[in-house]
Amino acid sequence: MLPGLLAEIPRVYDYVTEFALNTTKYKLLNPGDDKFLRDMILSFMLAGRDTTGSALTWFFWLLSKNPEVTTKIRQEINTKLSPRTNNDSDHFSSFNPQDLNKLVYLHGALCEALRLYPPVPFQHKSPTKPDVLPSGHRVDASTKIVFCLYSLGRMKSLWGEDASEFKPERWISETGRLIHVPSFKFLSFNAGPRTCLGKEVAMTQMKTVAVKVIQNYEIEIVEGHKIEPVPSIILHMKQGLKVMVTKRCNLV
Ligand code: HEM
Repeated sequence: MLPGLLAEIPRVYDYVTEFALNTTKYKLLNPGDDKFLRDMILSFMLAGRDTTGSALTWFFWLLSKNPEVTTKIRQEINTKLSPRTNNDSDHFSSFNPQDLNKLVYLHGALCEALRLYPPVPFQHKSPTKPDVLPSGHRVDASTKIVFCLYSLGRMKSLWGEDASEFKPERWISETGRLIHVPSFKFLSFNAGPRTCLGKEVAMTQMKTVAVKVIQNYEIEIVEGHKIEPVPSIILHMKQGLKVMVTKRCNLV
């Protein structure tokens, strides 16, 4: 059964191999079992697809409202990313994935989009035993605590008076390095033991898409298109994002 299952889903082969082989970590769950593997694959697909799609949609909308940020990202790509091809018609068709770590400003812009529009806008948790929250509120083991990541990312007491503004610079130090922001402050990927397992994968995927799109296309929002968030499990745009896409001729 296992080889058949793997053949149908080659793109998740590495995760599956990891689970199937790493029996010490998951031995109580029978990791070689097809049902276990199916459930793991499904949760990776559900957790990883809509979240990244939502993040990129808000990111490109924010870029369209802040063209100076797009210009800075283009400059950063041009100076820090070395294309593997010199063929002009195929500019940046391929680049070294390690080089993505050099794109500090792009990283800041993506974090800023995730802060303002967290793809998972709400979460709920329950304590395993009665507890007292930092606010002084007592909670029972049965209490469901719902918290809103959308609001937390916009709190002036946490992010400053300009909390509602899209400022990639917020994430970059004066020396041009990324500022470390604790995950309990920047909660878009959650924090602690149930933190997002795909955080690094998600950032790499989003940077790759951003580089390709920003370098090769101009994106313009269709005039009059209404942008509204849907308060749901995933922070979709109610009417989606309608855009005009133009191929860039002068790739600088
Ligand atoms: C921008 C993209 C993403 C965001 C904002 C995001 C956010 C989150 C959040 C907030 C949670 C915690 C949910 C909770 O505790 O209720 C979570 C969990 C998880 N994420 Fe992501 N995620 C993203 C992309 C991905 C990707 C690409 C993958 C897989 C490749 C992934 C895999 C997972 C898994 C497996 C969990 C469950 C972890 C656990 O409960 O132990 N995520 N994610």
